[in-house]
This record gives sequence, structure tokens and C-alpha cells, in this order.
Amino acid sequence: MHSERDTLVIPPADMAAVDRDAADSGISSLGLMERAGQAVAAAALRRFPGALRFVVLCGPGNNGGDGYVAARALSAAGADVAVFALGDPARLAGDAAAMSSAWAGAAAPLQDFRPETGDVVIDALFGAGLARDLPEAALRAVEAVGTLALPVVAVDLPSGVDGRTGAVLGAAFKAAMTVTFVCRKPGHLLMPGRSLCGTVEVFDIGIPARILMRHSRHIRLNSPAIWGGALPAAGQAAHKYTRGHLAVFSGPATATGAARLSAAAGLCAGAGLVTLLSPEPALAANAAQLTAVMLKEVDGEEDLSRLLEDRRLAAFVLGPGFGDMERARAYVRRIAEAGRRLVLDADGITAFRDAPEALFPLFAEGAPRLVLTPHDGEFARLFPDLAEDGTLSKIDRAQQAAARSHAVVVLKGADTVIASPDGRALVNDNAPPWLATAGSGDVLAGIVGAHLAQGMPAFEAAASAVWRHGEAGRIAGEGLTAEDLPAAIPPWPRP
Ligand SMILES: NC(=O)C1=CN([C@@H]2O[C@H](COP(=O)(O)OP(=O)(O)OC[C@H]3O[C@@H](n4cnc5c(N)ncnc54)[C@H](O)[C@@H]3O)[C@@H](O)[C@H]2O)[C@@H](O)CC1
Ligand SMILES: Nc1ncnc2c1ncn2[C@@H]1O[C@H](COP(=O)(O)OP(=O)(O)O)[C@@H](O)[C@H]1O
Ligand SMILES: [K+]
Repeated sequence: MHSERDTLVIPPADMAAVDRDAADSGISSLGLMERAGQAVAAAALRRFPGALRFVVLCGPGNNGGDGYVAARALSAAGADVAVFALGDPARLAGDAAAMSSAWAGAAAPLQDFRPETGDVVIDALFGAGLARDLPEAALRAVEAVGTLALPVVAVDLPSGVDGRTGAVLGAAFKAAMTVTFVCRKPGHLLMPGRSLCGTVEVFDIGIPARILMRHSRHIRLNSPAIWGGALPAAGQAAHKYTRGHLAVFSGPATATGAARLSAAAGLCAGAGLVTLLSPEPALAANAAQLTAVMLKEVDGEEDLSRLLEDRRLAAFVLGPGFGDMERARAYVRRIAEAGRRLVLDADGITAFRDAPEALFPLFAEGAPRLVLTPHDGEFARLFPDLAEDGTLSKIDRAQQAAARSHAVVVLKGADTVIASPDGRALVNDNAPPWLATAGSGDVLAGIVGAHLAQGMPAFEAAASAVWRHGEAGRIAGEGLTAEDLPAAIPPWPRP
């Protein structure tokens, strides 16, 4: 399991502040660069002991400085090393200039780089400082290395990946391994950056935790280390009502499967009872396929109000296959007024596309009670301005949406981001690609609902649900269908 420090995710601008703070407190920046470059060399030798030649590509900033250290360390270890520099090494400044001078070998211009089979490329062109599209010489290097499919060890980040957003600026190396320092950056976790990093190794170069925490801004990797303290109690004396009662709204007779998937997942995720709330015409279809999940007719606001008199009904899932937009809005209002907790997914989100401002105030009081689980398309319906703003990272989008909606926002995808109205954000990295299958999102909504029904705070409920959903995907394995997922939900990771 991760320690809390292992979960830190710090954007490049805040990392620069960390560096300044470290320097102010007397830590030698040259020493940090030395340890960074040594770590890269050690990782490269460990991973590629059979390399015929290490080609170190050094850029115009401190990323290049790390590269010169790595070149020296590889050479000292007896490896064959060639250095190619982007820009004139004589124009380097500060620590990078010092490390370039300490490299005893030659540094040819990057334009002269001709990759050869057997090369291992150490990419030290750009890291945190990449500010615009890669320059021409770097683009050509990316292309040439890609053509020969040479293994790449990226220093800090694959050059071309924006460390703040994970976006590709022009083009980017596809690394076999990325050696980064201090902690992960958003670009290691957000797509497409994550898919270009290969294995990520985080190397501690000696910056104290107190400095990191000062600049860490509440972004973390989603991990049991974050929410492990908020798990529902596993008391021996529990009975089904203390384990929470979840209710899931069914769609019409022709679209009942999605809600049943949510309901089944809710039961497997630990809700003591799950009731499917079905309109009359869909009762028969639902009854024919339910066993442990209970069934109740709810055919309009009157029925729902009567049901809400039972205080034990703690949490609701509305949206999967729901269909009726007007009824969705009415039900959401009733649930909000009754002070209950709600997972709003799929059609439940789409129902508010023309009037998101009618939704957000409903859950504005007190601790968050609403969890929104949009994919990108649904997100754009509630937050069109955030979806369109190309300057925002996925983390920024989820954080701003959570603040605006007073909801915990689960912005789904390969790199699901979970954000709380209080500014906390988590990036998830355990979901296998075969979770992208019809109905998988319905299962996730049910797991979130079960966690809410068990009394977990909404942020922890959502984050742990995303994590268990990812684990279920790994356990069920490639080729899974959404029906396989509920039974694969793993037990809580209790220490
Ligand atoms: N505390 C840390 O995190 C440490 C960071 N170190 C290294 O320092 C790196 C950051 O160094 P820098 O801030 O110097 O940034 P970079 O080395 O990534 O690049 C910055 C330089 O490139 C220029 N530039 C940016 N985009 C360009 C483009 N598209 N075309 C041409 N030029 C461009 C910038 O103007 C600047 O001169 C990290 O990635 C890491 O490798 C290490 O030295 C160890 C300590
Ligand atoms: N490439 C991917 N890798 C991992 N998980 C993914 C990927 N694409 C989608 N997912 C996950 O699969 C689920 C799909 O949900 P959703 O888009 O609502 O689909 P559906 O409505 O069919 O259930 C989400 O939990 C999402 O995070
Ligand atoms: K790099």
C-alpha cells in the first residue's frame, strides 16, 4: 500500500515553488540535480543491461542538466555513451551549465543524431519546463526513435508531454520507463501522458516532506492510503439495516438492465439491502430477474414521497437507463428536499442539460450529499464552458465543476478524476482498458451508492468506489462484461 507521501501529485508550477523553497532552506540545487541524474543512470542500467549504446539527448534547461549527470554516471559505469544537445551547450545557465562542463565527453548537435538499432535513448530534452510545442529538431528525433522502436528512458517526463495536463505538445517520446523526482506530476497520470510514460519510477532526491506539503494543493493519486480511514465499520453485531439501505431507480420496461446492474453492484459492494424502484409497466421485467435485490413500485412523485418517509432509505442511484427526463428532475428535487444522498449518473445528468443551475442549489447545504458520475460527454452537458476550455487540465475541470455544483464529481475515463467541493482531487490509475464496456458505468454508480448508504463521506465513498471498480476490472480480467463486475468487487483493503 502507498504511504501518503507516495500519493502526492504536484503540478510543475508548484514544483518550481518547491525547488525555490528547498534552495531557500539551504538545500543545494546542484546536489538535487546530481542525485536526479544518478538515479536515471542507475534505472537505465538496471532496466537495459544489454544496451549497446546509451544515447543521451540533452535539452536547454535543467532537464538537460540531469541528462549530463546521467551521461557521466553511465560512462563511469563502463557503458558506451553518446550525447546530443539541443541548442548550444555554451549557452546553458546555472546548474545545467555546471553539469555540462563536468561531462568530459563530446556533445554533438541534436540535428546530427542518427539512431542505431541497439541504442537505448535517455530523453533529457524537456521536462517540467516545456512551454510550447517541441522544436523541429526534437520532433525529428521523436520520429527517428519511433521508427526504429528504440527503448526510451524519459527523464522526469517524456519530452512533449505537458506535465500539468498530460497533453502532447506537437509530438512526444513514447517511453519504456520514466524516472521522475520527488513525486508524480499530473502528466504522469492524465491521458494521453500516462500512456507515454511506460513504468514510472519516483525517486526521492532529498526534499523534505514539510516543504512538499506546503505546495501540495490537495491533489493525490487515488489509493487506499487516502480513504482507508473512512471505511464502514465491520462490526460483528451489524445487521442489514446498519449496513445501509440503497435504492436504485429502474428505467421503463424496455430499459431495465442498467438499473439492475447498479443494484447488483450495490449489494456486492456491501449495502445491507438494495431495493429497485420500478415504474408499474417495468415491474414484470424486473421481477423476472431479481433475487436478493428487492423490488418496489414507484410510479410518480406521490409514491416517492411516501417512500421517503422511511428514514432508513439512506441513498439513491438515479440515471442508469432512466429515460424520463422530466420525472428525473422531479425525483431529484424530492430526494434533495428529503435530505438524502444521491448518485446522479447517465440520464439523471442529461436531464439537467438545459438547466444545470436548477440542480446545483438543491444540494448546496452542509456536507456534500450529491455525487455526479459523468463521462466526458455528460460532463459537457452540465459544464459546457469547462469542457470547452482547452487551457484546463482534467483535474482543473473536475475541481471547478465540484466547486460550482457542491457535488463530488467523478469525471470518468481511463484517468478518472474524483473532486470534492473543498478542492481535494484524486486521479485514479488502477482501471484496466477492458472496463470500457457497456454497463460498466452503471456498476460504478451502484458501488458509489452502496458506500453512501453505509455512511461514508461522499468524497471517500466515490473515491473508494472508483478504486474498487478498477480492481474488479482487473480481477474479472480481459473480456469481461459488466455482468461479471459485481461478483469481482474485492473486499475492503483493511490493513
Ligand atoms: N526539484 C526538482 O524537481 C528537480 C528538477 N530537475 C529537473 O529540472 C527540470 C525542469 O527544468 P527547467 O525548468 O529548466 O525546464 P526544462 O529543462 O524542461 O526546459 C526549460 C527550457 O526550455 C525552454 N523551452 C520550453 N519549451 C520549449 C520549446 N517547446 N522549445 C524550445 N525551448 C523550450 C524554456 O524556455 C527553458 O529554457 C525537471 O523536469 C527535472 O528534470 C532536476 O534537476 C532535479 C531537481
Ligand atoms: N480506457 C479505459 N480504461 C479504463 N477504464 C475506462 C476506460 N474507458 C472507460 N473506463 C471506465 O469504464 C466506465 C464506463 O462508464 P460509462 O462511460 O458510463 O459507460 P456505460 O454507460 O456504458 O456504463 C467508467 O468507470 C470509466 O472510468
Ligand atoms: K524528458
